[in-house]
Amino acid sequence: MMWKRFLCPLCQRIRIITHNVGYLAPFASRRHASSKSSDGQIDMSQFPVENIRNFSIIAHVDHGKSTLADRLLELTGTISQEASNKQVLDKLQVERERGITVKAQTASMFHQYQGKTYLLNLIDTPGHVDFNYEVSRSLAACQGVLLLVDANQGVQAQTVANFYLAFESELAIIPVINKIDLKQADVESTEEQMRRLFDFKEEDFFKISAKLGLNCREILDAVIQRIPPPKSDPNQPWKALLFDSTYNHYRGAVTSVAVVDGRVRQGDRISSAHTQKTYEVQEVGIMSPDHQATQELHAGQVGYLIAGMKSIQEARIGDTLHLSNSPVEPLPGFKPAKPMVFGGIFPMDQSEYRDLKVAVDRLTLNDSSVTVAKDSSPALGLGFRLGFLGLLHMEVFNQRLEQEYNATAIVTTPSVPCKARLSSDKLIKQYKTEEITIFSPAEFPERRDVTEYLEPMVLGTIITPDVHLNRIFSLCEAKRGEQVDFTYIDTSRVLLKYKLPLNEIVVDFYDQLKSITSGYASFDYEDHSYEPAELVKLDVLLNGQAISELSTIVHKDKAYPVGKALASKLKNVIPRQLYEVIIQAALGGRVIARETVKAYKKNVLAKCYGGDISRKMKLLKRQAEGKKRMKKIGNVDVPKDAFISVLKR
Ligand SMILES: Nc1nc2c(ncn2[C@@H]2O[C@H](COP(=O)(O)OP(=O)(O)OP(=O)(O)O)[C@@H](O)[C@H]2O)c(=O)[nH]1
Repeated sequence: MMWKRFLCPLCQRIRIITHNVGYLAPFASRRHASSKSSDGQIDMSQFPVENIRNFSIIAHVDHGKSTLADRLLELTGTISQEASNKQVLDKLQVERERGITVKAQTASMFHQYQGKTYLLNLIDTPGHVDFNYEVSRSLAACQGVLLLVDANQGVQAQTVANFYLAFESELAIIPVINKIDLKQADVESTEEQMRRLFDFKEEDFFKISAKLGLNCREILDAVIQRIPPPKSDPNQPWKALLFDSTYNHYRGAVTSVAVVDGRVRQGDRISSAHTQKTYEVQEVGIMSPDHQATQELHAGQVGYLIAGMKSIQEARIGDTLHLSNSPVEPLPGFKPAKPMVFGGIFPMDQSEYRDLKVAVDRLTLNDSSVTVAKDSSPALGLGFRLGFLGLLHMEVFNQRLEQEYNATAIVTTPSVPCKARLSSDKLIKQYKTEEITIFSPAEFPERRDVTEYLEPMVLGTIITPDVHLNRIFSLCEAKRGEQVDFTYIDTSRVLLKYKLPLNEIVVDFYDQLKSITSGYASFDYEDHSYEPAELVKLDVLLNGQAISELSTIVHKDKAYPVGKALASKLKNVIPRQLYEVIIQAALGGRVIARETVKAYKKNVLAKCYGGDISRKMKLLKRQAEGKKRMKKIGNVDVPKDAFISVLKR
């Protein structure tokens, strides 16, 4: 094990850390000797409200949030400077594999400024639009943000969206231009764009390289100078906002809390304003960046709290916690997330339904933007209908279910919720309303029973160098878009706004936009209500049997190309089987596309003559494992990933 020494900013003593486990446990008691209570924990009472700053780093995807978070944690001695600590706040396996942040993470650090020690709570947020709910929730625990922009790419669509999130929450915003070390960095025009769009002044800017650590120390001072302390009152009864939760197998919900007023400590009896249930606090502490128990959490501080909450219903994000004997006015909480894409999720085998339910419950505790309702399907049995903020969100959720909860599930073809105005008296009576929302193609009413269908629209923002404009115009037209704004944000970059049907952009619009602009355009969207549209249901049949889980709702003008593409994709994902598989796409009973998967008898032991039984067992085992990832629908084995993959390019 390798050790490293450095000067601790809190106690001004030499501290020792290891490369891979952070602080070395046997030496832990030496840390902050001056600031610790008798049991060796950090004494949180030494940080009055005026010495606390709570802030987030917000930016477009890949502009360097997690890298800057690393530098700030290193500069304050919270983590070591070794390679093992790269992007320490991206803790999930899915984040490391995909190289993106999907979950906001909190880290507390200590910084010396003008002779005083400040407690800085940093929240690193995701950049991708599908995880925007994480950003808006994190901002509720902050008084300021660092708005980071990559000097090579300039202002991008999520920069604009995130700026307005912070601006509307009345937070202090510090503009930071990052990656100034890059040869292609255009610091001047990035600054011009930010000044023009967001009205910053020349003296507001920090120009840094988060990768090299250039000018990063100044940011710590600026956080103290420019971001106000929380508006908290230590003399009021304890009240805290529950802004995040994770599930721990042994301890139940580990909640992230922003303490608004008062103080909480281990053993206190607390209550949830939402459920009225009471609990005894088992542990409180800060994330630095891992859990570090403390004796108390005080007004203005951000930390974690464990109180034996067992389920998602108990640890509701946005809830207000208070001392049981001092009821308080609940905090406003959060606007519920608005799911944009729905997908069914089913166990591979019905005997795994309960396990899947537990896994979905625990993961939704950590990802409260997912909505859950029970669902059932003729082919797949009992399952759930989940609402996601986008397709990437749906894929990440599915991957996390597998990686973190060991739950293998089938996710059906994603769909966006359309509406239908009913004309049939029978249906109006059945639904007890004249306008219904259709969450899955199975619920799609016949044309003769409706006066009109409506589809969800979004207002999309595209920022692009102007050389790509013509190709973007063609793409948006092909996606039935309508341009509503066109503004130059500097001499060569344009901000476009388009009204677009959500159904057209949800699957591959972003990939196409990236590909036609060589990655230079960025895209963000917000909800823009519903508009009438001529929609049809495209059925998919396997060997003559309609498979509702594969059917999809499309605009009538798109039915033929989508049907053809669906059939040919399915041909590529359905493996050859003992008999021929006929794939058909049909519109109102009329077949519009057809493909065939030829029969193929795979005897894995065919070439395995004679003797070696262990080799035979191995081959059979491998074949059985392949089958496990298949679902028999009708008489056809369909790979579990077929439902999402047929929609992708
Ligand atoms: N040259 C250079 N590269 C940087 C700098 N800062 C970050 N990067 C690189 O940019 C890439 C993205 O950095 P991240 O820190 O993961 O970006 P992010 O904003 O956290 O990404 P998301 O969370 O996925 O939105 C990584 O390859 C970093 O090494 C910098 O100052 N200079």
